[in-house]
Amino acid sequence: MEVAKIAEALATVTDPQTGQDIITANMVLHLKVEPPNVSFTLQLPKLEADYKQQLNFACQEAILSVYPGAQVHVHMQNPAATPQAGKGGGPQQSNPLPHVKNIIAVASGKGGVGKSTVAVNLALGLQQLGAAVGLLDADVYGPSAPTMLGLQGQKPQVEKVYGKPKIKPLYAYGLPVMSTGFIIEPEQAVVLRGPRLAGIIKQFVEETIWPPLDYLIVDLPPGTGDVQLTLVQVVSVTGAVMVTTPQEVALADAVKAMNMFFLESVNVPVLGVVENMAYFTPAELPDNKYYIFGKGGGKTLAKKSNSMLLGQIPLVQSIREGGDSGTPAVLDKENEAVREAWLNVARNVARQTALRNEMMGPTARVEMKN
Ligand SMILES: Nc1ncnc2c1ncn2[C@@H]1O[C@H](COP(=O)(O)OP(=O)(O)OP(=O)(O)O)[C@@H](O)[C@H]1O
Repeated sequence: MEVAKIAEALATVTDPQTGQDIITANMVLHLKVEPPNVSFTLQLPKLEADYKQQLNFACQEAILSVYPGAQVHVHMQNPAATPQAGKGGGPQQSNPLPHVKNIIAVASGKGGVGKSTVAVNLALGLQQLGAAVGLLDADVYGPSAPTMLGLQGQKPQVEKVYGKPKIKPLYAYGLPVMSTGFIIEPEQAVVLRGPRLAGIIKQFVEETIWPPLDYLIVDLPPGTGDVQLTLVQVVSVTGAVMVTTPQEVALADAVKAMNMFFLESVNVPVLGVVENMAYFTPAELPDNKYYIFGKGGGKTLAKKSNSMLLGQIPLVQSIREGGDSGTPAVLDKENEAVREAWLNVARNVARQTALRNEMMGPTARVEMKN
């Protein structure tokens, strides 16, 4: 019996959660071959009976196809259910996205401040810095990612993995994207009641075949509501990025939205604030800054949340045009100043996330109440 042959056989087994084979996903540990016995530990993101059974069966079948006389012993283990998972993870909480290192929620107090623009440019900015990034547009009432990324009218495919339907994300500029806009019309979303909406968001998070990611950026609807509450129940949100415009009115709403993350039961750290439309710069006078909406909103919000101002983004025509045409401004090499403003935000988010992870354990998911 050869270890390499057994590993090769196990590489044909796909994890239904990620769509990746279990060898590439580093799920197989302590592989031991003492003929006729083959034993190993399989690290699983969850310990649900049918999921365990499917994988156990697939592993047995794969090994028996090369060594029909083998006695296969699979020990299943969930790393998130061990104490090493960190103080926040808690011993009982399983992690539905173990291959996603950081989940960053992008939030705002009210609509129209540029939250989706920030989510899209932040995702692509982090990708430009070399990270593996995905985007989940959970703004059910006004999904913008399809238009901003040139994916409008496209539908993600559903693929059966071990008999269970899974959604394949669409790709734009190498970025895996899922948007509620691919599946439901905003008019339909408005009439959805809490539990149904929660079910949809849960499905989007758990049943999408996300590849291994450093960051999953989640574009939330404005304000506080069922989508926000569902997200913090379904996954461990690493941190929130608040988006505001400089004026006072936007600020009051932003504080309300931010306070939801600070609730003792939710407890998601705020990584910082992006001040969008901070100043106006005419295309013909790129060095001039006009503070038409006032000044300082971003800084004030950052102070209130004990976090930092992650960046100030100017109000410029090219950002809107980029959003409308499906070519986000962070990719526009013709407009270096704007591109650099977005990359600066991405750098600061990466830095604040790393700092947060150094100082704190994973955020505990909010327990669902029946
Ligand atoms: N800095 C900017 N300069 C110019 N236009 C911008 C800027 N930021 C956003 N916009 C434009 O403003 C409009 C609203 O932006 P966006 O959809 O990102 O806001 P939002 O906060 O996500 O709104 P909602 O939650 O209601 O969808 C879009 O047309 C977008 O292109």
